[in-house]
Amino acid sequence: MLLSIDNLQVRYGKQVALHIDRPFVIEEGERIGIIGSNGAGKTTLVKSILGLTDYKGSIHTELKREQMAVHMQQNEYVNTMPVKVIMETILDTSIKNNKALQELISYFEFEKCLYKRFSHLSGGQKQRLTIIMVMLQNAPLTFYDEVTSGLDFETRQRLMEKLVNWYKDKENSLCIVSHYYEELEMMADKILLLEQGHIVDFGSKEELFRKYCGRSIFIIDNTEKNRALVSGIEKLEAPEHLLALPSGDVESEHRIAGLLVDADVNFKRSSSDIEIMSTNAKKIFKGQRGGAEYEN
Ligand SMILES: Nc1ncnc2c1ncn2[C@@H]1O[C@H](COP(=O)(O)OP(=O)(O)OP(=O)(O)O)[C@@H](O)[C@H]1O
Repeated sequence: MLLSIDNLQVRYGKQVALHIDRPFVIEEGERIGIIGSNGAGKTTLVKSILGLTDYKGSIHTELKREQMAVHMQQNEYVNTMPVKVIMETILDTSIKNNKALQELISYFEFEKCLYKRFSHLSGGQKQRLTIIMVMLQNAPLTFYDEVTSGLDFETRQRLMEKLVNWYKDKENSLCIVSHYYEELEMMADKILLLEQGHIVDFGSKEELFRKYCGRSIFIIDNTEKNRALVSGIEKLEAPEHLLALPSGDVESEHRIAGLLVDADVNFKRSSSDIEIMSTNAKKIFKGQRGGAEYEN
């Protein structure tokens, strides 16, 4: 076990921003995706673990603070300095003599950026600068908080592929906070789902999908024609423009697929959709707590 939280409460004034009242454990080598709506407490959780905010309760870990690395949402550096100087000063090293740093710079194709000023870097290049510095720490536990926010689709995609490949054969534990479900499908093994400061659920992606969606789901457009076609079939909560049809076994999968094929309806079958899984998990959680708003 790398880190465990038994009971944790973070308050900002009167507001309880985070109340973890069930065990949350990070094991060695795990890749945990942390999801939840805006204000759910994701960053607050990361900050508590890193000791960057006051909390009540217990966080047990054998790791020292310097064995945890973090990439926070916002990264600001001195605007007027060349990036090379920023990097070497913060890391207290010289690129010339640091093989691991050279490897990272080349892996992220960052050579040309070294001689630019920070303010002249693009959003994606700024993110790569911080990622390189975070990765150089090679920490047993690393946090990435919204590492691709603000980037366009292609830049996000390329950055995620780089991150996934870098960590593929490595043992570092990762906690990845993201609003992009496809990123977590690529990077995370487990999902921690937070809502209004509480844990909705925590488990492997497969386990949570089975629990809230069944064996698989068929996703089709929410059109009048499609609604009529599947009117007698069970549906899960889904984004407004979609209909999600769950199936619990192979027979029902064949039945639904047959119906859709016969009616010439385009569909996507998924057994890993994190967005629909989390939407349904949140709905059940809120129902158990007696409504959308609950006391912290
Ligand atoms: N320094 C602070 N002072 C006061 N309230 C804060 C502070 N930091 C966070 N909060 C509040 O605590 C709650 C949780 O915030 P947090 O940043 O952890 O959410 P989040 O899940 O990371 O959200 P987002 O997805 O928008 O980044 C929010 O209601 C937020 O307004």
